Amino acid sequence: MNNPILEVQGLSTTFHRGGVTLPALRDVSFNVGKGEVLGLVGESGSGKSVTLRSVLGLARRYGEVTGQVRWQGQDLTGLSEREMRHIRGREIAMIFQEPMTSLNPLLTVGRQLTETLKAHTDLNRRARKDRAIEMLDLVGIPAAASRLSDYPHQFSGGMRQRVMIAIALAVGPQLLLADEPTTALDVTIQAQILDLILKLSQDMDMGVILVTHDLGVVAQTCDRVAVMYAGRIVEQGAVRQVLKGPRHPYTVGLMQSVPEGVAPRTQLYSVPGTPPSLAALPQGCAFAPRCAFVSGPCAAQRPELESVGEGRELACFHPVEALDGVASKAGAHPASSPHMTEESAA
Ligand SMILES: Nc1ncnc2c1ncn2[C@@H]1O[C@H](COP(=O)(O)OP(=O)(O)OP(=O)(O)O)[C@@H](O)[C@H]1O
Repeated sequence: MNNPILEVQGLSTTFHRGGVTLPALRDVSFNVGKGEVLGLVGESGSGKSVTLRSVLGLARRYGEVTGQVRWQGQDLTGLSEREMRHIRGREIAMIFQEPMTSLNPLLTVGRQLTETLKAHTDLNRRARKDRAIEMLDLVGIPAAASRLSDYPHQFSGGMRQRVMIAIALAVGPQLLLADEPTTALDVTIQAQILDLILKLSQDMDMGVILVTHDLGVVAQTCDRVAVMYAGRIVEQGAVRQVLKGPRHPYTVGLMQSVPEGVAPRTQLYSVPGTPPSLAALPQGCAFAPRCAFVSGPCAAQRPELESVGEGRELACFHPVEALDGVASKAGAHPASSPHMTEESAA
């Protein structure tokens, strides 16, 4: 990647709750380039949201954050809250699964847009109003000018999501952190919102980190993907390569859990077991207790994330070789058989 705008190096975030230490992020490193869309995938609790919140300097309010977050060459971890506020919103924006997390139910959307513009730009009142209409128009709100005086509850779920995107992008951030922005929406609206994010990313040359559970979304939307497990990145690389030939047994498992294309009466693979508790992580590879390839070193030693060429990185002592991606679903992988569950089509 040429000149990454965001460089995250050795990011670790630990929470302390009731005398228990919870290492939610452990040594996470990745980059995002200008105009690039990075997908962050992994099971629930793997640390995707904490990664975004740590990058934005929000996690340090209630956790201990170490490592480097370099934004356009500047290390953000040393900045004061005031300095971070300047970057948040103006240079790096974040959107959430539930728009009401960031929309104020008591203010009209026009007011929320113009207030954001007032806080982060030098535009005068007239120009702020024009820009507000332009943004609502850009995200596909019909009759944008007439909707400025509406409150969030007067919009449908999908339209509220668009309003939130309009506000997040109004000041032209260079990076958008999107935390499952479409999970709560129905499939058609989901596709429209993702298309919109992708188009805006291209038009504005804006980097995006997209958190999602959905590998289909990654395939359609992202340039690169980072797969997270128990607070670490276990595999990352170009989407085409990772999804065509996943090499970490966990990535293979995630891909084989995708039901799409599985014919009736075939066996549907699911990743066996459950993720470990953060309070009691195994000493070696956190995936070892669920992994069909596990051997001596896996339990004793943590595999580090290392380059395996072509911009790919992997943290595994037993990388899967030459799996032909989704086509190999159910059965092609020798290690998958013991963990298959019978999906009987009656
Ligand atoms: N403020 C907090 N205090 C204690 N633990 C926390 C806190 N925030 C997150 N965690 C824990 O950190 C881990 C990672 O959480 P995170 O929300 O990043 O997961 P996720 O991958 O985004 O999951 P999901 O897909 O369900 O949103 C979880 O075990 C979560 O319980």
